Amino acid sequence: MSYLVQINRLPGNEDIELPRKMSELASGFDLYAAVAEDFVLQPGERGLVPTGFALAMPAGLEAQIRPRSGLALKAGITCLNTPGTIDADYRGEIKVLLINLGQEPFTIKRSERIAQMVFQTVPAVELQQVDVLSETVRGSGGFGHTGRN
Ligand SMILES: O=c1ccn([C@H]2C[C@H](O)[C@@H](COP(=O)(O)OP(=O)(O)OP(=O)(O)O)O2)c(=O)[nH]1
Repeated sequence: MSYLVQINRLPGNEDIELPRKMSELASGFDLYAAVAEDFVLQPGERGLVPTGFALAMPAGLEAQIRPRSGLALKAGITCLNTPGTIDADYRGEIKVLLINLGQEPFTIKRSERIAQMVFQTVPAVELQQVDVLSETVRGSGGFGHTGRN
């Protein structure tokens, strides 16, 4: 399936690349940091990083903001709320909530690729309130009730 998603570069970000797939079949569009100046995340610190663009996607789509595995492996930089949820009706700037789980300060530079954005379909769901739920073998078992291995 193919979808058309509108993208709007926000003023002052003409030098920032729009989200881009780095290979033909990549799932994610890489996102570039639109920080005004270098931004240091100390170990354990979190920060909201602007991307310089906003979206309008059709109903039934969402975008997920996910970490880049290379940054996570090399520096412990990940998204605190992964996957971040971008709602189809959100028109504000897309931002990335990063956290430094590494042991060294990490500097985010303008134009650096900091995360990726994956589009997903969202089924239309209506909740129906009932007094009794249908039975299953699992029932209410969860949270490891089948054992560890
Ligand atoms: O990583 C993220 C997560 C969210 N958003 C934007 C788009 C999303 O549509 C909106 C609201 O996100 P969410 O529903 O996760 O936040 P909330 O804490 O429930 O806030 P709200 O009350 O504004 O919905 O914030 C981002 O830009 N980046």
